[in-house]
Amino acid sequence: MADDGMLLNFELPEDAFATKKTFKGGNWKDRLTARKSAEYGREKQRERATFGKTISQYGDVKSDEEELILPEGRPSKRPRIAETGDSRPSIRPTKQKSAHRGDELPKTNTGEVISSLFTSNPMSTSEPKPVAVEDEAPVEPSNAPLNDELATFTNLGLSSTLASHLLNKMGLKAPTAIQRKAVQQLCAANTDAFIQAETGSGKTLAYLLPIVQRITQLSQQMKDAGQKFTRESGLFAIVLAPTRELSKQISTVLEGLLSCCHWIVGGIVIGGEKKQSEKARLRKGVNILVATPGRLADHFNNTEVLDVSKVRWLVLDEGDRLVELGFEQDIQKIVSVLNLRGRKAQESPIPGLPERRTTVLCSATIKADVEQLRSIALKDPVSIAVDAREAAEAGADPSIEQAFSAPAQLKQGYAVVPAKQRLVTLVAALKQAFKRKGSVMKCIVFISCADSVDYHFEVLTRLGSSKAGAGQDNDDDRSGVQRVPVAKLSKSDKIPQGHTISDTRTQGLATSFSNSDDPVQLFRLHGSLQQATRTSTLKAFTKCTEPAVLICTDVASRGLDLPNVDLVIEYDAPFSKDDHLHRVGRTARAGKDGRAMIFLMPGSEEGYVEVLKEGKPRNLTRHDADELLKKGFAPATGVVTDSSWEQLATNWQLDVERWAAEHPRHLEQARRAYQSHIRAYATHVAAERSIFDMKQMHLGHLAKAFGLRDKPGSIRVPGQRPGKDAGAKNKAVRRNEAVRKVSGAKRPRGDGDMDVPDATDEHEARRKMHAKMKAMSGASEFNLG
Ligand SMILES: Nc1ncnc2c1ncn2[C@@H]1O[C@H](COP(=O)(O)OP(=O)(O)OP(=O)(O)O)[C@@H](O)[C@H]1O
Repeated sequence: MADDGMLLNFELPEDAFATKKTFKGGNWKDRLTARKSAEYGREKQRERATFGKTISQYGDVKSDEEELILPEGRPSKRPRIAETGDSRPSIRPTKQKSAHRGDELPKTNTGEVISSLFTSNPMSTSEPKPVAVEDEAPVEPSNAPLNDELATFTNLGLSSTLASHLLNKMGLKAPTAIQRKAVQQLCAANTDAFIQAETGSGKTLAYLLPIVQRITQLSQQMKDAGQKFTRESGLFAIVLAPTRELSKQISTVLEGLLSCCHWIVGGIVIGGEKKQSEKARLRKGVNILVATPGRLADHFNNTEVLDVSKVRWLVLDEGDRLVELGFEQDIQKIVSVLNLRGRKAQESPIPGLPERRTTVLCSATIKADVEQLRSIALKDPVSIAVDAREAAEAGADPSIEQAFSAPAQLKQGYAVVPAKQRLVTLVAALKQAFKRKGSVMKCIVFISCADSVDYHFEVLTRLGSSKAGAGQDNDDDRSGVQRVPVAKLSKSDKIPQGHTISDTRTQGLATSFSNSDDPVQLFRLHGSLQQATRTSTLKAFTKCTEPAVLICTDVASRGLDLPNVDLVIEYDAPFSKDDHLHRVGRTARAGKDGRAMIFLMPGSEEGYVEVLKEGKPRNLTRHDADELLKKGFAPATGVVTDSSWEQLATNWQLDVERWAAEHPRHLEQARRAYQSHIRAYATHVAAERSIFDMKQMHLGHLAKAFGLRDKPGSIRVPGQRPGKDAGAKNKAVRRNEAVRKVSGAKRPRGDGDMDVPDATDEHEARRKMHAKMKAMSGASEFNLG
């Protein structure tokens, strides 16, 4: 029988489980426990019936007697009750099933659960209307170049060569606000500084321009003194950044600048290539070096030719990220080596070489927690801050935690999407975004972990299930783009622990929301990919002339300047609000427009709206899943009825579920993604754990968003250990076992089998995840030097 033709949503009559059962057999303890359990079960059922909850997760009810054995009544994971004006709880009516709607979905003959997308979804707890009226008046961009006539690079004190190079070769007419402040300050004084400004406000040039200007002056002074400035004259500046990608980007901007003063040589050491070739480059001599901290500290130990005695500028880009990733030790080491060896330079001074070193800390989000870094690396720093709305109010004191905001022109929104509908709503949002040609050119979708990125890449580039009349794998190239084929695995193949399905295919046609006539390219990126793959993927995404979507982890959230990104979707919420600002800051850069939308589940996650508001967004629009699904799945022609878009959305979801179920490789990948997602979910910062609360998570519904029909209890969630509450759970299991013993009934399905991490497990999972992330940050996720 087809797996999607049976009814599943039963409305229970209030007295459905009222029949009293006499227990026989076993000893008195078993009988007593069985009776208590049955009473407990009846009570729970009464509660459910009262609240109108369907029992879709429990499968089909056979008889009162059999159904005396109910799953242990775990409280519903999220509130299903909304407060009404008359102070009585109002219940969202369960959608009625109807023959035409495809949402009355049964169990398969293997006992898997196929629940409907449109029933049993928790209700939103917040106002179903925009929290802020969208400001129709055009908003002045807050990170754009200045448009006042006097704001020119020449007026800032840059040489005419450099200023005309910026204008004519780099197409930059005027400085941004942070560039004006930083260039004026750092060209005139040798004091340490904090540079704080919104994402996309041009901070890279804000610190590079004064360094290049000062070194150009130095070269002139040497020339005047009859000395020749060469690459061997000395290393004068070091820029440290937390990731290889960011280091490369900074190095590219530097190369662009230095092409107008070719006698100054830049270099980069970031690991990922043989240390010998890096050493050879250092031996030849560089004047400005971009590096990751780990790799530079390594060269300090092992590369004798590296003379740092003349270093007079040290920049710590994304300073707060360097702290988060635990780089204090490397930085401390670098700073003390610079201090020690810097004294040597005074013996052989270069004309014009400043006596003291200037250290600059730079980020869009610098807070009190960089105090540590400040004490290691900075002395009496001045603050160079531009945050149009907040910095002034806060007095721009970096020791005060400031509420930094996203660019003013960025249109922000949030989508309230029930767990079950997450995947299909993501597809609807992407379909909608790329529907009108040219409205969105590039989009970035942030996902919490690498396994989930890999899985979603496969889902969104798949050719459909065999029932949909297509092949199982999307290894053939319908899109005409160059792709490395995935190694064919047999049905019995298992993915080795810790390996992703394919480390090579990172680009494909997004078959889920485009076609070869109107293609959208899909890319994936995360820290577990080989460095060469990461680099080429970013390059391909950047250069892609067709509309494109990058699905990635936070590896792409900091500092990366990817052109033409119009839309950022935070499919999984960020791990902290700073991460949110950096993620959404990949769009609306340098005065351009941009949109961002975050997915939140109804219930406690809606509390995140208050966190979003702290960033004082000019626009914060609410979207609901139904609205997005309707827009995304509305048939191209004909009248749009409930049934048409719901049917299409349901069909899409069912196809993913079949596709996942049909092939062991896909199933394995889906389960792995689901597990990793849960582990990542447990690692939100302490302040936000009541919002992203594992205990409120409906694991069964979440599994559906991964195309899984498994009962959550049968998907092992890593990081779980029997703890105190698990003991209580075991007691419940024992109680049910006792019931079964006397009644001979089968093991129930449903919520009772759901494996929700208890407090102890959650703590353990979080601890492990943090440890893992820290370890990863030094190696795979960020591939630091
Ligand atoms: N004066 C300018 N005029 C026009 N565009 C500029 C100017 N300065 C920088 N840009 C452009 O702005 C974009 C953002 O610059 P940059 O990456 O330095 O921003 P950022 O402030 O470091 O952002 P983030 O905080 O995300 O790292 C780049 O594409 C850059 O070329």
